[in-house]
Amino acid sequence: MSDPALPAARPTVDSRRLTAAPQPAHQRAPGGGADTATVFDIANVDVFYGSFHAVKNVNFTVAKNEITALIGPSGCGKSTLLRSLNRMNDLVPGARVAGTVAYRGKNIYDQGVDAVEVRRRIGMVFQKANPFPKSIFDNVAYGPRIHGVKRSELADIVEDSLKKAALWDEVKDKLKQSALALSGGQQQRLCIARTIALAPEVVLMDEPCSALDPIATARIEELMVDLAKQFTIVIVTHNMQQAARVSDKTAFFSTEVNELSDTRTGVLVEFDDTQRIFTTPSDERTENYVTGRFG
Ligand SMILES: Nc1ncnc2c1ncn2[C@@H]1O[C@H](COP(=O)(O)OP(=O)(O)OP(=O)(O)O)[C@@H](O)[C@H]1O
Repeated sequence: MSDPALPAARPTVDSRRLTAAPQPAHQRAPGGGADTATVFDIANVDVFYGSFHAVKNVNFTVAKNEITALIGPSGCGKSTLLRSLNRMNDLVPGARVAGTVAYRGKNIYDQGVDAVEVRRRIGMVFQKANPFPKSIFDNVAYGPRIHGVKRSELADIVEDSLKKAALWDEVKDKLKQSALALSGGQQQRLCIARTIALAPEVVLMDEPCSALDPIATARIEELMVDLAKQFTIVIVTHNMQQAARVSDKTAFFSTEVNELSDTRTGVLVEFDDTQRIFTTPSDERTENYVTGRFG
């Protein structure tokens, strides 16, 4: 199912297995050997919920095969901005996005762009693992099935996606068992497999580790670094160490008080290489946040 209003989907790339110790993103060779083409160009983006101005005038770009982290104090609009990157905010009553979210040069909010196709190209993994009450196989096959993929191709897609999500070895003998019997960390990797089964180019992750223990978190972090060889990742995280460990670029958001309405609007304070944000940020607000003096 392709949308003529969107540029052609990327070709599928072969799966690569997880390596035991991932190289932190900022230590990988520049661009990781991949081209650094711009995937998103986010320009003058504002997001409103009814009359509430949640996020103001956001501008930054997301490069292919990089991990971009969105950090900042609670309520600064990280999740709101993330949801605006694949039109997930369309599903929130009263939400409105202004400005341009150009994906591969095309504004995803232009008339005629199919939001369902946008969400297939730009998948999303949520804070809390949300497997369907179905078998492991059917969870991963769900998306391809509803997109009309032939029955004969499903088993290969399920295996490939579970391998990419570093879950195959743990579940290959129990694909017919309920996904709800998996551990929290396994369920989150299953949700990642379910997302990548649709061969997206981008995976958005909204605090994917916040409900997991440190071991399961480390596993997902390894996985993210591995997945970035094939996918472009944007992650919201409360965990600054996580942003520092896995991401190439970091966007730091904060809030400004609107005197008249006594509400707070999220603003992008600084966007730069992750290493720079955590060592020599250019804005005092960023420095205060990353050194723990605020937030
Ligand atoms: N569905 C909604 N309707 C109305 N206001 C909303 C909605 N979702 C979020 N908001 C408001 O928008 C602002 C930004 O919220 P958002 O959840 O994007 O921030 P965040 O930085 O991701 O926060 P957290 O780190 O606590 O998850 C907050 O003031 C929040 O109350």
